[in-house]
Amino acid sequence: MTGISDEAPAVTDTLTLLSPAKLNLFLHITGRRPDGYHLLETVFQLLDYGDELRFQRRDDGVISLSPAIPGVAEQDNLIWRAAYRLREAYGQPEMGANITLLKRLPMGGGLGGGSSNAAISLRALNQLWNLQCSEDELAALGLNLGADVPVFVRGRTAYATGVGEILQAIEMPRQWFAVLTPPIAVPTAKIFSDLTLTRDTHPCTIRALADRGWFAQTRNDCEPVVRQAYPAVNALIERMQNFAPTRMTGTGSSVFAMVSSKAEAERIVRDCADIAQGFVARGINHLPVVSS
Ligand SMILES: C[C@@](CO)(OP(=O)(O)O)[C@H](O)COP(=O)(O)OP(=O)(O)OC[C@H]1O[C@@H](n2ccc(N)nc2=O)[C@H](O)[C@@H]1O
Ligand SMILES: Nc1ncnc2c1ncn2[C@@H]1O[C@H](COP(=O)(O)OP(=O)(O)O)[C@@H](O)[C@H]1O
Repeated sequence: MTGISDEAPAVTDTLTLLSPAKLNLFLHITGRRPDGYHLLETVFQLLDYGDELRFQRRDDGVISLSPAIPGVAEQDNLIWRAAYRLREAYGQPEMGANITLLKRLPMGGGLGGGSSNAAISLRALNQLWNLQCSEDELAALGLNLGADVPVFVRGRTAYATGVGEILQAIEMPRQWFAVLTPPIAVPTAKIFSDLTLTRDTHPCTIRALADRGWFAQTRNDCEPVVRQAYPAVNALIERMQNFAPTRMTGTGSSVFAMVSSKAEAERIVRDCADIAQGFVARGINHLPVVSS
C-alpha cells in the first residue's frame, strides 16, 4: 500500500491509499468556546498504520461503499458523507465511485479512523473526478464532517489549536509506537461533559516541543477522567508504564507507548495481549502526495 506519486500512470481511474491513524501526543484543554466546545492544544501525530481505501471511478453517478461497517448506516458512514458533500459542492451528478474499505483501526478508540477515512476520500475523489479543489477547500469541507478531518486532509503531522482545526505542520522524530485498545469504547461527549475535567491548562506553545523533554511537560487532560471511569483503560496504562512512557490518545480508549525500536513496541503489544488488542506503528510526518 503506497501513495501514488511514484507509480501511478498519468491518467488513473483507480487509487489504493493508506487511511492512517493519528495519535494525540498530548491533549491540553485550554478553554471553552461560547457554544460549549472545548478549545484544545495538541499534536496530531500521523502513523504509518491504518485502514486501506480503494477507489474506482465510475461515470454513472453511483457511489457504492463496501463492505458496510456493522452498526453504521451507509448515510452515516463518513466515507459516503465525504463523497456526497464533495460531489454536491464541486462535482457533477454523473460522478460516481466504487469504494472498498479494509478496516483495521478500532472505532471510537481515539485513533481518528473515521475522520481519516473521510479525509482520504476527499483527497482521492478530488483527484479521480479531476475537481482541482485546493487543500484549503477540502479542509473546510472536512471540518464540517468532524474536527479531526482537516489534519488528515492536509496529510501532515501538526500542532493544533482551536478545536483542532488551526494547524501548523511540525516535524517530529520518527518514533516507534505500541498502540493498544482495550475492549471498551469511550464516548467523547461523556468525557467533555465531566465536571472534574481540567479545562484551564496553559498552552505550551509549538516552540516548547523542540525540547527533548516535551513529553514530561505535556499531558492528556482527558486521561484522569477516563482512567477513573474505565478501569480497563487504567489497568492498561499501568501495565504499559512498566515498559515505556505511556499516554492515552484523544478521549481514549486507545493508549500508546513511545519507544525507540520496532522490537520494543512488538514486545509491549505481546505483553498486553491478554487485556488489549494492538499494533505497532511508526510516526510519519507526511502522507504521500495524491497526484497523477
Ligand atoms: C478530542 C478529540 C481529539 O482528537 O478526540 P477523539 O475523538 O480523537 O478521541 C477530537 O477532537 C474530538 O473531535 P470530534 O470527533 O469532532 O468530536 P465529536 O465526537 O463530534 O464530539 C462529541 C461531543 O464532544 C464535545 N466536544 C468535542 C470536541 C471538542 N473540542 N469539544 C467538545 O466539547 C461536544 O459536546 C461534542 O458534541
Ligand atoms: N468510515 C468510518 N470509520 C469509522 N467510524 C465511522 C466511519 N463512519 C462513521 N463512523 C462513526 O464515527 C465514530 C468515531 O469513529 P473513529 O473516528 O474511528 O473514532 P475516534 O473519533 O474515537 O478516533 C464511530 O464510532 C462510528 O460510529
